[in-house]
Amino acid sequence: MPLIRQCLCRPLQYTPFLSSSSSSFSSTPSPRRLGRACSRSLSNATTLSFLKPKVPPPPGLQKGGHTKSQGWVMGSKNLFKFTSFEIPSVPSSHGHLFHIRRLLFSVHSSKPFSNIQPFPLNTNGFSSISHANIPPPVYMENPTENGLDSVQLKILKQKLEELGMDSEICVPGQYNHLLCPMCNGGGSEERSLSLFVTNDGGAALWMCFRAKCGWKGSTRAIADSSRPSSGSLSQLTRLKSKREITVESLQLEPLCNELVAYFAERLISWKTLQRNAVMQKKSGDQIAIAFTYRRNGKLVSCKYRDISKNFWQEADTEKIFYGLDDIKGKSDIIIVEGEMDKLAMEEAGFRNCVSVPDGAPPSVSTKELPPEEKDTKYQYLWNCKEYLQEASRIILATDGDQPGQALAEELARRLGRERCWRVTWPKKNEVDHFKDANEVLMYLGSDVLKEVIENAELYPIRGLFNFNNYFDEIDAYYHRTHGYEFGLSTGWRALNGLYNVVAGELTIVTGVPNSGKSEWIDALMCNLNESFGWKFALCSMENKVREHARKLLEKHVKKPFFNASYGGSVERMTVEELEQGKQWLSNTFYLIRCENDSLPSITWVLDLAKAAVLRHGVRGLVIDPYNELDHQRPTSQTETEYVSQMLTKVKRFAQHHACHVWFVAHPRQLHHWVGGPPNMYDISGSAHFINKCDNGIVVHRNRDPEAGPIDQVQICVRKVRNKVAGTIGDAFLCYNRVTGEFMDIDEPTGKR
Ligand SMILES: Nc1ncnc2c1ncn2[C@@H]1O[C@H](COP(=O)(O)OP(=O)(O)OP(=O)(O)O)[C@@H](O)[C@H]1O
Repeated sequence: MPLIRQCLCRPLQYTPFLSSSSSSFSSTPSPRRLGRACSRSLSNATTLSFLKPKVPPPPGLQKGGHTKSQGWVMGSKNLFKFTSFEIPSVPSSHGHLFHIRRLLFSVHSSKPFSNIQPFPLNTNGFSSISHANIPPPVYMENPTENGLDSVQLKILKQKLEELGMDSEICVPGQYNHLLCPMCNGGGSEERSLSLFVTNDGGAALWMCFRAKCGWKGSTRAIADSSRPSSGSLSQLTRLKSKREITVESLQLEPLCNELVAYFAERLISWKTLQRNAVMQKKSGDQIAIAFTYRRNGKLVSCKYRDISKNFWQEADTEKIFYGLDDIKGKSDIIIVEGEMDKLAMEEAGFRNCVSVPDGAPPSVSTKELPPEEKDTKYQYLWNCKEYLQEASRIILATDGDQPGQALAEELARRLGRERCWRVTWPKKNEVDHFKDANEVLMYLGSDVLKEVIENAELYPIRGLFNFNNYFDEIDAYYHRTHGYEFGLSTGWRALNGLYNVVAGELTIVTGVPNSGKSEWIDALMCNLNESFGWKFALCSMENKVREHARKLLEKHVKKPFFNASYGGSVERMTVEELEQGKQWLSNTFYLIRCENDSLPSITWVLDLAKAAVLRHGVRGLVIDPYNELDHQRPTSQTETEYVSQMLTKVKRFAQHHACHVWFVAHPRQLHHWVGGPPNMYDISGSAHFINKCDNGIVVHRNRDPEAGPIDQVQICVRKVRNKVAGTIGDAFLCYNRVTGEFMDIDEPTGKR
């Protein structure tokens, strides 16, 4: 049995064909379960009765249109009376005729590369095989026989072999159809690679017409050959002129009854078929659906579809949208991915719909948009641009799969995202969605399809959002689903109302030298680790590793590291405690250190912090202090501009990785300092420190016994951007010099 050219209808012999379940009309699942689309099982289709369309028989089909034994007469010329298009009464052959034999030739032809009968590509997507059926190209001369040409051809063939093509079956001067070395022809192993070799064997170009592959390229036998070749690549493109076609010249016919029934199965009514001038093309007992592409009613191109969903198109015709006349002057238009979807839209009441002629690309191109004349894949858009110019709302109702979404993106790039909308196809089950308009029509009906279009949403524009994009997040925030919406407690009651730690925020900590900034941040990290298991990346340039370890361990073990005067009578931590503490250190902190003498740049620090977030799940980053970073800046940049830019980077990092950043910055030299806490605006470098941070804290301690207890530490919360997390105010903590711990003042004396 010929593969793809199994007839859609065989006028007098369809019973054997239709009774074969594998070749039934039902290439898509029957929707009969839902009781809307068809009332009969296709597997019952051994008699013609099932083929009766659910729509009433066309007016032209009278009772007498039945054969005596088998029901409707097939392919009657009088089936349809199109009002707007001329239908020939007797198909005739003309000069440009698209030879039906070629159209329906089997892929298993024993002479697939003949100039006379090139077989059509058996595409399984929407790819055009525009040149597959064309007569020998007009620009060809007889292949030259001279030596140079044969040498060229030899070299060329070698190059093609290297690319994985079977060059043995390449004949110069014509299109050859091979197995594509990239996709191997997909599941059906079709010969989807169309390879053209110039007459002189000097060059070749190829393209795989499987939509999912689309591999294309060209090569020359001699790379820099300046010798003009007959049938060269440039000629090839130039000489592709558009053909004039008519219904007669293509020998199109009104749809036969079986095809009307086939459409009825898909809930496409005869009325819709008639209005869209859907026809058929017959060759012997083989028939394909012919979708006529028209502009102002005039036939411009024609696309064919066979039972196995193979598509092919008239060669050398202009690429335009299917249904183009339906969007003329319309401000709202719908673009779909296939002719069936265009027809389905009409059933849902939308005539202002067109289908792309070529289906979808496998993925979105990463390249810049090519200029109009080079945008070959989307030529139809440019050919129809005057129809699209007026549209203020373009609904992209392409398929829900990856190529469909890639097509939507490619269209939106060209049409302007701001006037594009997109649809969400309804769910089929827990996991899958319906794929396209025709599926929705078949399974859920026209009302649901209408709803889908009415509920189209604005096509997303990168960087432009609506709050509704964030409703889930807002709901979670409202319900405090995560539990840290108010920020995490620092562990000190005195600070609970003032400062809580929110993931993704930036806290600038300042204070005069020796005020205890680093000590307080260390104590805060210990608390956050103890209460919430947070881990941290530390970029503490001033600290020696061993000293920093000592300070952290003292806070963790709550014992001095040494037996030294600062510990008073308190015993140092034991070796076991040290061992346990070391384990804790390695599980909790990740050190960012510049191992040579150079100063680290902020970008370097943030890159490593990112690695620590991704690799170890750290939730906090400490950069202590700012002035130990490398701050080289271009001469044209002021310090203020530099600080602003640097803090932007830090904030982006914090937000993007939901990591809290504590950034220690020193105040500038205070000339008439009288011992009070400095101001955030006193930070050396720029007012941007206070302007850009989420939280601003000044750590201060009293050094005058006359003025109050000298172990008291003042935590001045000078800025809190997020009122949910705190407010401006001062908290007083008590510093334990022995262990480096900070405690609430009213903590029981024993603990202090
Ligand atoms: N309230 C306090 N009472 C007594 N000593 C304190 C107090 N706070 C911190 N110290 C001590 O002061 C010294 C410096 O502390 P720390 O390094 O935290 O200060 P800093 O503000 O970060 O200093 P710098 O700005 O110089 O880096 C440490 O030896 C620490 O033990």
